[in-house]
Amino acid sequence: MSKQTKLNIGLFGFGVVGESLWQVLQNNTSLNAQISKVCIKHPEKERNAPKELFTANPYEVLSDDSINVLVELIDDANAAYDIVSSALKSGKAVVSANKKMIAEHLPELLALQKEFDAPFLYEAACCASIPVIRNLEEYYDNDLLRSISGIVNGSTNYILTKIAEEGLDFTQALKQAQEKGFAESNPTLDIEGTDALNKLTILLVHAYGVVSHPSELTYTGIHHLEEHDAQYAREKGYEIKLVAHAHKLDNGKIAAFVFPQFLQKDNSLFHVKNEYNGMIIESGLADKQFFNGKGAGGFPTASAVISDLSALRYNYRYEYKKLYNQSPSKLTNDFYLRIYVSTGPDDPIPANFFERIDEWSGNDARTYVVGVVHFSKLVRDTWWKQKGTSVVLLPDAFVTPIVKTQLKNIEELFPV
Ligand SMILES: NC(=O)C1=CN([C@@H]2O[C@H](COP(=O)(O)OP(=O)(O)OC[C@H]3O[C@@H](n4cnc5c(N)ncnc54)[C@H](OP(=O)(O)O)[C@@H]3O)[C@@H](O)[C@H]2O)C=CC1
Ligand SMILES: N[C@@H](CC=O)C(=O)O
Repeated sequence: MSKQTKLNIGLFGFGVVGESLWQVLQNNTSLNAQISKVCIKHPEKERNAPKELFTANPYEVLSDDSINVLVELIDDANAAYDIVSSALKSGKAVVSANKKMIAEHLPELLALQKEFDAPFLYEAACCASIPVIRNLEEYYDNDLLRSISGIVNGSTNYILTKIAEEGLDFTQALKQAQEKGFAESNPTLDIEGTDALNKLTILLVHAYGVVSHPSELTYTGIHHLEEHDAQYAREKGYEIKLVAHAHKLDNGKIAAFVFPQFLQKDNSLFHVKNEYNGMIIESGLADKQFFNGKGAGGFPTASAVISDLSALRYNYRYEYKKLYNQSPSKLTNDFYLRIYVSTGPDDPIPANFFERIDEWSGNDARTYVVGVVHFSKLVRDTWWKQKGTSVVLLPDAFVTPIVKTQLKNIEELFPV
């Protein structure tokens, strides 16, 4: 695409993000871009844009040869995959924000980009306004990338902030996140951690060349956190945040997961509030770098879409350097984490779950244990995912190697 070519955009979706994009482009002349058709699902809805712009027939957009860029901003991952793959096959450039669709179809989308040589950009899909994908792809190319850890979901961060700072209950805080356009149309994706997991899946390919499916990664959200967990955090001076991690271990393999985590003041993520996201990128030569910005909402997300549209002008596309030009890393479950587990009286922690126990407390209503667990046990077991049980990472979660001589046995602590 030449710098002079007008971007003639076919837009799918006119919700929180789609409408924001439309509004921004109404007042932007420097991009030389216009939205010429918008495909939506419910033609009967009132829209804040001229009626003739809209269609409910996707083929009106997909088969229009004058449309050279397709922007996909819908909330249905299956339909989005059909739309995006069809557009790539016809050689259109595609911009998307749909992390669920991208994470669930990474191998197919990589293959389509190769076969049809069409650009596919999706900066808005991870951390909305923070340019994290392009930085991982370009800047951290030949540096030793040790880890990425971040708050990548704005809604859960908003909910946790409102509960901790304004005393809102979970339902009220979630309702606000929905009203402000931060939450997914199915908000269980946010609160159960799936949205963060989808983003981590995407980040893994740009950070380490790991092509995975979200179902391969272990995660949980904030839905099982209880007042006892918040109280533990307050007593220790911690904040609880939902954090996605990908760490390169000494053997070169990658530990990747999403869990709530207790954070101390000295961690930059501690200070990330409301719908903001934060990402710490740690590299061998530069040490820690911190990115902070709005991670949800119409205009912050539209800003990343605009940046992708602008990048199409200079023929930018992801090269997937770590995957194609370097040796891609592999995932591993062979490492230890220091975690806090809190359970009710009817849900005992299985014997031998912990390798080492550092702290515990129990009464008739609740027991919590802080200790070291081999990650493979979290992957294999499902008991900790039930309602009434919460698992939270400690601030310095990675523990290697484990000192076996300090082991305490859980049966000694809680004799039956
Ligand atoms: N909101 C945010 O902060 C962020 C959202 N995203 C992602 O951006 C995308 C859009 O999110 P958001 O704007 O919040 O979602 P909304 O729920 O606000 O809007 C969804 C839009 O998609 C349309 N739609 C649904 N299915 C179809 C279909 N099959 N064909 C055509 N249109 C369809 C709906 O049409 P209709 O209006 O007729 O119902 C609606 O206009 C999602 O993938 C989301 O994960 C990414 C980053 C941040
Ligand atoms: N629902 C998502 C929207 C942005 O990706 C979030 O809350 O982060």
